[in-house]
Amino acid sequence: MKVIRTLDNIDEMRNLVIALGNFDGVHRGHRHLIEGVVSTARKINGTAGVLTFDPHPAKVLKPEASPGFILTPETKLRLIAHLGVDLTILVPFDEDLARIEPTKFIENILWEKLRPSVIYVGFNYTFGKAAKGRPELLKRYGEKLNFEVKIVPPVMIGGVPVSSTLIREMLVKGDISRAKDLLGYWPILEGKVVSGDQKGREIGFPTANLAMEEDLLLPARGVYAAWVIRKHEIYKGIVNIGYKPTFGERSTPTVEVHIFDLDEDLYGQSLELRLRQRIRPEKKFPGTRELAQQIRVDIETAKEVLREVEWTFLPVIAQD
Ligand SMILES: Cc1cc2nc3c(=O)[nH]c(=O)nc-3n(C[C@H](O)[C@H](O)[C@H](O)COP(=O)(O)O)c2cc1C
Ligand SMILES: Nc1ncnc2c1ncn2[C@@H]1O[C@H](COP(=O)(O)OP(=O)(O)OP(=O)(O)O)[C@@H](O)[C@H]1O
Repeated sequence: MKVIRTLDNIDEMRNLVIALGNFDGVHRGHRHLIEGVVSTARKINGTAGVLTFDPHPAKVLKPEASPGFILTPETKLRLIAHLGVDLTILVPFDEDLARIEPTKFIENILWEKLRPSVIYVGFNYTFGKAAKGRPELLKRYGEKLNFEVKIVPPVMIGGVPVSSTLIREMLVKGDISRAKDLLGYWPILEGKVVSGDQKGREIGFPTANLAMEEDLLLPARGVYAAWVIRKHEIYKGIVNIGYKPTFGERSTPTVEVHIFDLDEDLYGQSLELRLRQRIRPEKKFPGTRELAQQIRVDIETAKEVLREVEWTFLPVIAQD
């Protein structure tokens, strides 16, 4: 998949079919929309495209209320590429762009720069100043300018439309199973291994501490059973997300994983965690011995949870 960060000098594209949106999570609703784009593009021998903004508009418009994202930008692109998209355009988003009137967005950006044949948007897509632009406006312009607009009805799961917002709520609650139903894959946490306080070995359970991108959403504090992907290999492990209150509560949360049956120096390596189930909340224990005892029980629980072979998620793998 080609990724470009500008709308200028885009090569003449034949029959561009393009989806518009943020696509944080590349969840089931997003995938349905993008699959429509890819299959239409194939039918008309055209280019399957995705147009999204970078940074995410929420980060520019309300940085203080920015929600924490489900995926890193790189993983979002990997998942989009996996669907067979030919081209993703990351439009640099700034306050000027946020002020553009919806009609100008259509005329000056979509039409002038891209000349699409077909535009796909979801039922709830909004665009332009104050998010006033709605799919119906696009449709009216399409009739005038001669491009087709497909408005995709919501993909519903459990009686509600799938959305990035709802998935974030589930992750914050630690409801991994529901988040997985909405995403269509077990939630991903990824980062490079950095050094911790070196207490893990002392307790008897060495852990790899992951440096996470700042903007990412952390699921509820607690202990999770997880698959761990490292250099195309899959392991099982147990993850703690939290502040380690037993050792004097830290000011920032950490994500650490004890990988079963692996004893290696992992510093500097990239790990991808696939959270499978939250086992318990993080707690303050009276001391190291009590914590170690609990971790032994947690490991048994995690092994039981991960016993099944099924681990449905998109076949994406950590890149080093
Ligand atoms: C499965 C697991 C469960 C954990 N649960 C807790 C907990 O409930 N409370 C706590 O204070 N720390 C908990 N920890 C974190 C340990 O305190 C931490 O691994 C230890 O301090 C080592 O940290 P370090 O790698 O920075 O040296 C847990 C760690 C693991 C691997
Ligand atoms: N459940 C869904 N079914 C079909 N299309 C969807 C669904 N959810 C979002 N879309 C569409 O996918 C595109 C990208 O969605 P976008 O990321 O902007 O919204 P979202 O997933 O609803 O996130 P948020 O909760 O942050 O609004 C948009 O065109 C949107 O309308």
